[in-house]
This record gives sequence, C-alpha cells and structure tokens, in this order.
Amino acid sequence: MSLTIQMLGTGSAFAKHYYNNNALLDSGEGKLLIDCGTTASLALHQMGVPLPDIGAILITHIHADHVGGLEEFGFQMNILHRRKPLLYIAEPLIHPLWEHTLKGGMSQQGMIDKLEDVFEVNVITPGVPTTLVSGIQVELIPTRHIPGKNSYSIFINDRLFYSADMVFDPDLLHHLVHERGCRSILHEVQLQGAGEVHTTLDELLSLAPSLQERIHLMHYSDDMEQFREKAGVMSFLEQQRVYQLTELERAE
Ligand SMILES: Nc1ccn([C@@H]2O[C@@H]3COP(=O)(O)O[C@H]3[C@H]2O)c(=O)n1
Ligand SMILES: [Zn+2]
Ligand SMILES: [Zn+2]
Repeated sequence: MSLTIQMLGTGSAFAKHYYNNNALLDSGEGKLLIDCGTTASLALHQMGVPLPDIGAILITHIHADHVGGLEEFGFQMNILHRRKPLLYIAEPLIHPLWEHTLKGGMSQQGMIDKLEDVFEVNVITPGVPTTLVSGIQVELIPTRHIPGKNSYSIFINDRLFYSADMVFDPDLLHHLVHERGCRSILHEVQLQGAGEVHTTLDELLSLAPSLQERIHLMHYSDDMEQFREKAGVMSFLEQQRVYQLTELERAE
C-alpha cells in the first residue's frame, strides 16, 4: 500500500511565506491530518481537500501553529456537515486543549462544554502502535519541547519518523534508525540562533551521515533559501507538494 505525504505548510510559528507546519498523510484508504494550525483550513482549501475527506486528526502539542485551526475545523464539521471530526490525542493534552485553547471560542451554554461535545475524541497511548485510519499506524513518542508542556513526535508505519517541535535528541534518532528500521525522518529545524525549544540546523549537521541522509527539514523560517547549501545532504520539504513515502526514503 502506498502512502503519500503532503505538508499543508512547512513554516515556523512566525513564518509568513509558509503556512503552519501541518501534514496530510494519505494511504489511499484514508487521510490523516497531523496537527491543525491556524492556517490549516486555508491550506486545505488551496490543496482542494474538503474537510469531510479527512478521516482523523492527530495532535502533537498545544501551540497555535499546531492546534489554532481546530475551532474552525470543529465548527465547520458540526455545523455544515453535521458530524464530529475524529480527534486522536494523548490524554495529557485533552485538558489544556479544551480549557486553555478552545473553550473560549467554542463553549455554548447547554450545548458545548467539553472537547467531546465537538470532536469524537480517541485517546492514544504513547508507546503503543495504533492504526488511526486504514493503512496508517502511528506510535507517539514523547519528546521535549517547552518545559512543563507535553509534546509527542510520531513514528509512522514503523518506517517514518515525524518530529513534533522538539529540542535536539540525537540518541532517539540513532535508536530509531539503527534499532527500529526507520528509513526517513521529517525533522523540524531552527535555522538561526540557539535551539532552546527547537532543534538547530547546526545540531542536525553534527549527526552521522547515515542519519543526515535520511532527514528532510520542515518548520523553517522565511529565510530558508539562504540555507540550502549549508544543509548539505538534508533536503527541505516543499509545502503542498505531494511526496510518495518511498521518494523520501534513501535507497538501502
Ligand atoms: N520559550 C519559548 C516559547 C516559545 N517560543 C516561540 O514561540 C513559538 C510557539 O510555536 P513553536 O512553533 O513551538 O515555536 C515557538 C518559538 O518560535 C520560543 O522561542 N521560546
Ligand atoms: Zn510549531
Ligand atoms: Zn511548539
């Protein structure tokens, strides 16, 4: 079964040339949206993907470029299409997503007072591989991002690592590639400055060639074009281009 990946956007939280770093995976039997940031519905509109075509949404963490579009997504699906979207989420994210992000805009007396009133919420347990839509299995891997905030990267179909926003974790990347058969890595990158909450390009350049050649960069700032040469064998993902998973994998 072939899997395609299309980034709705490849931008950092502050990028203006690129939409929010969210991804659409399509197994041919179902579509999974990874994160739903503020720009998600506009990007999906430009891609010609109607919201009801999306089988499920998976959330990595609570920042607007990853969850800021859920209010519109939820309202559109409930009001225009009369159904609740399927939302996969780790249990620790449910409370902050509702209480700190969505409640202000979505609550409605006697109608909506919790996340489950708008979304079909399915709790997903980190470390347990779970099929979310036909042909797409994910395993959440807790990774560090902001102190005190939970964040989960994703190992997909036992072959693709999709980083959430995360600080550099070379041991995890090494483990996934050399012990778990990971063939390609979609990794967030911070191009300039110290990586206090993200992974810098300099940090990724310190990895062994066997890891770097599997890495495709995303979540980058507007000055990305200046860094193509510096990134060496690591390539920058293009937003809204459809990639076959096999295209992103290095020939063994
Ligand atoms: N301690 C923090 C917290 C946040 N930030 C910036 O805010 C953005 C929120 O979305 P993000 O995509 O995680 O990127 C974060 C940083 O740019 C940051 O740089 N340092
Ligand atoms: Zn982000
Ligand atoms: Zn973040």
